[in-house]
Amino acid sequence: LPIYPSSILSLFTRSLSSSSSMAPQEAETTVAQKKNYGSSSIDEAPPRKNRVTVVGSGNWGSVAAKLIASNTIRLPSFHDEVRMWVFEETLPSGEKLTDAINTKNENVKYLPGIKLGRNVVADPDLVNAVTGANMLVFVTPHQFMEGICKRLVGKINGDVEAISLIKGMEVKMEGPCMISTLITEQLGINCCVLMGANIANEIAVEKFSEATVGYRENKEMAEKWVQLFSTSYFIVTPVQDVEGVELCGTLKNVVAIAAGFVDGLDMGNNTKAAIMRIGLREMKAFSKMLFSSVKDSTFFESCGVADLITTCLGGRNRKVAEAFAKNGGKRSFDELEAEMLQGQKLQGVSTAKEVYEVLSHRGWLQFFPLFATVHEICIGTLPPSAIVEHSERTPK
Ligand SMILES: NC(=O)c1ccc[n+]([C@@H]2O[C@H](COP(=O)([O-])OP(=O)(O)OC[C@H]3O[C@@H](n4cnc5c(N)ncnc54)[C@H](O)[C@@H]3O)[C@@H](O)[C@H]2O)c1
Ligand SMILES: O=P(O)(O)OC[C@H](O)CO
Repeated sequence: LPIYPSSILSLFTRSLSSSSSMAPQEAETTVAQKKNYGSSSIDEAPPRKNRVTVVGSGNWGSVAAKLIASNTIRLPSFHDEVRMWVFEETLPSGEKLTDAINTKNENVKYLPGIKLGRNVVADPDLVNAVTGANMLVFVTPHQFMEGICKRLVGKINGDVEAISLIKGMEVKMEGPCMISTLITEQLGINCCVLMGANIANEIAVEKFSEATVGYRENKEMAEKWVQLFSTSYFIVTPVQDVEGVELCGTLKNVVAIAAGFVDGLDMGNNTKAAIMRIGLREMKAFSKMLFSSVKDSTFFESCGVADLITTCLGGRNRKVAEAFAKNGGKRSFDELEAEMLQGQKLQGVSTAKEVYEVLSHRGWLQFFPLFATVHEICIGTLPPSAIVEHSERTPK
């Protein structure tokens, strides 16, 4: 039989799910069957059900809540309800965003037109939203996480498990601090990460994609996260390399800014491919220089090369950087972000600054010309055209 284009992904999905220890969504089983506890004996205490809270409700945060809610409703080990913490704001209509989400079952500002699932409950009170949850999904722009963690100190039990979907890092006096580490250090809880080639608006309409869960030691917990996120159109693979996965997700945003400059200057596909290749090489070198445990194979997972490709083709960092270059660097990223993204936040510009701080502090600037050049263009020290003039000087 001929293989039709539409068959390709389903074949791929089947082969992936059969080789993985965790099957994606079992579509033919009804929710009622899934939620049936009738088979357990009367003297056995029913296992404690997991309660999930999503901390964040932006573009990706809302899609994450939708994915999770589609699974908690069918999996017996989870409470149906998924709480979603909302950084409250008032819409132009005068309505509170939280009320609009709960009334319309839709994040009208950050993910309009997509139903989240009736079991998603928006809550503007951060502490209330996390109370009682034993699985926390952190998904906010990275610059807000330090403040969020501070508000949660002392409010979370040590047996709570967390996962971070946040692409970014903090730079402290002691050096770089990944967001998963920030969560672990501030809240005293374990934290896995989920990263991948995941443009939120595409996953919102259930287009096939993949993601990577990075974990430290607890494979069982990683499998629980995989189960919580996996659907027939969202294939999640666990990898024992939390730093590698998180650094891929973080650093690709800097390369995306470079790709946007190339697009803004109409330099063409070959140049963009060259920038992506140099960027990938710097991502790998930087990750390994920071953490010798980072595995080469991680760069071939969805969180690595696949995310780099999607972000350099269709991400928000790329888009705003393109506009920046088209304007000859005369309009600031802040101004363009506010105008073009309507409240959504870029991660690449601040990450480039954070990476630059690490590079200068450690004396590594000469090894990372692309990363350094992106930051210098963002702050106006160099023109956008410097992206090729300077980045090509990467030492071998
Ligand atoms: N959007 C995507 O396609 C996508 C995909 C994968 C990963 N990510 C990553 O997920 C993370 C979250 O991205 P997103 O797309 O959900 O967010 P977003 O870009 O839509 O950002 C807007 C969110 O930030 C919140 N916010 C604004 N000011 C705040 C404040 N002071 N304190 C706390 N929150 C505030 C807003 O309420 C809103 O929920 C980022 O690290 C991003 O890189 C995004
Ligand atoms: O839109 P961006 O540039 O924030 O990228 C979105 C995702 O990280 C792509 O996986």
